Amino acid sequence: MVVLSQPALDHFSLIKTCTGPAPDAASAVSDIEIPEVDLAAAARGGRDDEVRRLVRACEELGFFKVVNHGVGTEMMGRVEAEAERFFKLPQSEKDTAGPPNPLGYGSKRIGPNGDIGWIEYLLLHTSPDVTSLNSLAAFRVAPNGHTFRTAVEEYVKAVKGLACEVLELMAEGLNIEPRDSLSAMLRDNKSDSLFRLNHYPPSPPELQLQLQPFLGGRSQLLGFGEHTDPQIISVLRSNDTAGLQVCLRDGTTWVSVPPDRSSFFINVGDSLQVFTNGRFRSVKHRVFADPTRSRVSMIYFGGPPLSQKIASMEGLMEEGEESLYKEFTWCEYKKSAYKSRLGEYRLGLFEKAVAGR
Ligand SMILES: C=C1C[C@]23C[C@@]1(O)CC[C@H]2[C@@]12CC[C@H](O)[C@@](C)(C(=O)O1)[C@H]2[C@@H]3C(=O)O
Ligand SMILES: O=C(O)CCC(=O)C(=O)O
Ligand SMILES: [Fe+2]
Repeated sequence: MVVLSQPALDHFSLIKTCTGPAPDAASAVSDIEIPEVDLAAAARGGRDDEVRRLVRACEELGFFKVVNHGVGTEMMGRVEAEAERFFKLPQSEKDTAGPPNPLGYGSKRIGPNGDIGWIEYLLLHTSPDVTSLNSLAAFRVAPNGHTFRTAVEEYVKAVKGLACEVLELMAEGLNIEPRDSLSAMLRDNKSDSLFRLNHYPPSPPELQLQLQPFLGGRSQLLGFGEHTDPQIISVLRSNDTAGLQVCLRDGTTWVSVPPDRSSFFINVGDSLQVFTNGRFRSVKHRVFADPTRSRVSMIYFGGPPLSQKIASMEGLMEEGEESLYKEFTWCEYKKSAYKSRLGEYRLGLFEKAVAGR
């Protein structure tokens, strides 16, 4: 008989939690096409069509794909390659860049409130004011620390530019003046934006076998449980391993997102839902790990400065329309988010009580 040591047992009970929700009739997986916005077409003269497509995608799904974006694929590849080298390091070396507080290296535990996933990650702040990007232990232990750091800095600069371009198209579609009202929050030196590198390792067959009774007929472990992103906008790019799913507005139908390493995927975040008084919806999403291939994803979370008031924007309110949300700052929302579990509907605490709703 094999007797497992206490650390091995702790490890096993931790990953047992990554089996995620059992598939049931109430949560169907559908095959709809992910909406696409073509930035080159928008620049060439098809701007109105692309803006209309983008607004519809944000209203109906809160998620879309951006193609022909002009960000170099080599630059994307460099970050991916260096991240892979970091994640291949021995566990003891990676652990010196953790535990996350919330920044740094983390493994299996997501956030401070007991959420677990089949994942390891690096979470960094992007602001030069917050020294983490420059001094983060990860870059010291990484085999190619300097190259890794430079690649991340270049990439973050490029995706921040992309996020701002997309936010300006949104402002145009919603008739918000000035057009940079949203993007200025990301461009602000005090912008509270994050960059995250996620690695979902393949699950070894012996683990798969042991977990069979807990998988409820599914063959995949839950990498990142369902949640919405609290910021304004998230720009996601992954390698060619599938796993990301987004939820339709009905709240129960999930759609698998075919991976595309040369494109970006945009999530509407909770703060953008509030800025648009609920017209754009922050999208619920989750990730299942592939049993045989590793998934590496990189996400830029564009957030406002901590002191920024998060409230419906004047320009887009119809006459007589009331704000659905109480007034709060990003700092207040962020604090509240970090007290919540991953899957909670965090905006609920900030909604105004309206009769009949
Ligand atoms: C469980 C949690 C992890 C998270 C902070 C939270 O308490 C709730 C929001 C989570 C989330 C989701 C989007 C991003 O990945 C993230 C960095 C963020 O800003 O909010 C994570 C937080 C985290 O992993 O620290
Ligand atoms: O890794 C992914 O594909 C998505 C991860 C995610 O949703 C997050 O980090 O907030
Ligand atoms: Fe997310």
